[in-house]
Amino acid sequence: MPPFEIKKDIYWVGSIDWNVRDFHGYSTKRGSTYNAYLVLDEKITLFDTVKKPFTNDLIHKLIKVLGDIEKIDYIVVDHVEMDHSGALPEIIKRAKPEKVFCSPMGYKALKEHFHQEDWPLVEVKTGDSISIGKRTVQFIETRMIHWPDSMISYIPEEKILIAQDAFGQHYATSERFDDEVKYDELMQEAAKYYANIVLPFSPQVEKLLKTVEEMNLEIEMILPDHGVIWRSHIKDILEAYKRWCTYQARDYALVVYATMWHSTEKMAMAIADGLMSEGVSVKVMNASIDHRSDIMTQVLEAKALIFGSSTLNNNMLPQMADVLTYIKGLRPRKKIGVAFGSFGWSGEAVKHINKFLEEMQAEIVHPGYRAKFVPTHDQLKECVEIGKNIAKAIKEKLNA
Ligand SMILES: Cc1cc2nc3c(=O)[nH]c(=O)nc-3n(C[C@H](O)[C@H](O)[C@H](O)COP(=O)(O)O)c2cc1C
Repeated sequence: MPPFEIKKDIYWVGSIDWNVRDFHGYSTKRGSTYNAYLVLDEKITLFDTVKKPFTNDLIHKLIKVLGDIEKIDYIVVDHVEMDHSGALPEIIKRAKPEKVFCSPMGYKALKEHFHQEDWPLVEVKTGDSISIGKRTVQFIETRMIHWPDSMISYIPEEKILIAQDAFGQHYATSERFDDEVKYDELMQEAAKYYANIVLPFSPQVEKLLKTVEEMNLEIEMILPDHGVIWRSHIKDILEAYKRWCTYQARDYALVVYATMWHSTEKMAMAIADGLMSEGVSVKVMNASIDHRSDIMTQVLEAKALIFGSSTLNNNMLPQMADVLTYIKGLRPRKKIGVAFGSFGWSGEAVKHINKFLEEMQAEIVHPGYRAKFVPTHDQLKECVEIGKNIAKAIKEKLNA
């Protein structure tokens, strides 16, 4: 795709990665984009770059807009992660910029990644701004959203917020704006991105949203580093972020299980039946089939997490341990939790799952249900009852 003029003299010069399917363990079924933005002003300024294999693509786009890459005066590094900085060494070599702006943590991280002592790095902090001619760039550090170095850049004259990874989506499309793609698909990818990347930093997101509100920033466009640009659905994505960062849930339960001979699966289905019979929506996922990042997307707005595994060698099944390790690291909060599983003789899986639920600070509303080998009719009836009781707890505690 050629460079794309977003607004007069402001270009998207990023790359579309149609083929990426695994982004450090996140299943990017719809590919991704690495967005870089070029602003033509007295000081020609490039915001972020692209992943290293796309360096030539960026160079071609810059040449197309500028004729000569050396015309770039400033580079702003909003986020040091390699998908946005991989092309930086080559661009700095060719552009010979006067200054490369980054946060104080970015200053350290750039050195720790590229080990270059002669780059013209300039640290900027929250509240600092620079003039690039007719336009100003204001910086706001966004530490741990989602890296220590992360910051966002605001151009008041254009009412544009360059948001690095915040509000991003792993979503490869030929379209560049939110109103040009399918709304449901877009919000699904934005939710998946939040669940899998941003969720652990929800307290910081809450603070940032408050700061942005207090600063009364007028925002006509949000330019993230992945996916499409927000211009028509800004209110929707801000409201979604507000919901997600405060762990608001829906009356909906997620059952995730792992099984060898289908006993735990039978229990999972019976618990789901109990939930459904009380009018609560349920999603049942199998840890051997569903990707951990898709499971995580369902965790985001679930009020109850119901995890099941049979016991294998005194532990839960490894595919369940994988999923739970991943979920725990993303720090979901304010959930109801229940563990269950079949076993043969010692039955430790439920105890281990409960430990994960405790670490997620879940409210455990049942001590955990075990059935020896193949569950009997009565045991499955008990599972249905457990499902019904979880449904009642969901209704009681939903966003209480
Ligand atoms: C290789 C293997 C190891 C097992 N290890 C244990 C164990 O350590 N403790 C236990 O209680 N059951 C153990 N079991 C028994 C299973 O937990 C039991 O068969 C259970 O009903 C399987 O449920 P599932 O069909 O949901 O996988 C083991 C089974 C297999 C095949």
